[in-house]
Amino acid sequence: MSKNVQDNPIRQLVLASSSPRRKELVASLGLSLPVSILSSDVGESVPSEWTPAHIVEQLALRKANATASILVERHEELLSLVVGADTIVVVDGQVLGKPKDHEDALLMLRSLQGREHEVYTGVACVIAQSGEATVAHRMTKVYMKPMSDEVLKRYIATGEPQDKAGAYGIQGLGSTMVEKIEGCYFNVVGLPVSLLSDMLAQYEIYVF
Ligand SMILES: Cc1cn([C@H]2C[C@H](O)[C@@H](COP(=O)(O)OP(=O)(O)OP(=O)(O)O)O2)c(=O)[nH]c1=O
Repeated sequence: MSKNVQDNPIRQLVLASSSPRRKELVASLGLSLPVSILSSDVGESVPSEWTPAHIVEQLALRKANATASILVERHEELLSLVVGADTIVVVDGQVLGKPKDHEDALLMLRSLQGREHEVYTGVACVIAQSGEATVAHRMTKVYMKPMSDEVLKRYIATGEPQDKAGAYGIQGLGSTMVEKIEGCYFNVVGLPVSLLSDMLAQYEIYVF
């Protein structure tokens, strides 16, 4: 994360995300500048040799850049800072995104139960006007209880896994499957607020 001081103060934060969790977490910071949401569809395919840290940073950047481009097209880029994020689950070096269907969710949860895995979230801040960007990530270790297929299928039937990386939500019923974590809890939920607040401070946006 590099220091990035610009002449014009940021007057608007634009969250490049359709994730309700990210929206709630940004709202919970109670920032004094206006926050709006503008997500855009970006391709999430990446070269197989990329590390998990690089994947989440680059996808976060892709999301933020795509939204910044929309702002520029609309001539709304002035004094706007765009924030994008991306979360993946990694187990034995295998990257898990969101499950395609129930079967995929079961395969993911089977691979996670009874052991630890890593959750990576990348965060990108892009000044819409200039395209200048700052990216960073956090990693959290999550230890899951051993669980039978029967239990995992009941969890999948709740519908909670479908829009979440690794097919679980630590903030929901998935909390009952987690033994312990090491690192930032909000990183697992999809937005490491302590990292984000440090990044925002570089643009002279302070949480308090
Ligand atoms: C592991 C885990 C992931 N997740 C979520 C966070 C992310 O929303 C999602 C990972 O998918 P992402 O592709 O990171 O994000 P998204 O598609 O939901 O939203 P957007 O790209 O528009 O910002 O998984 C949880 O909510 N709880 C968890 O415990």
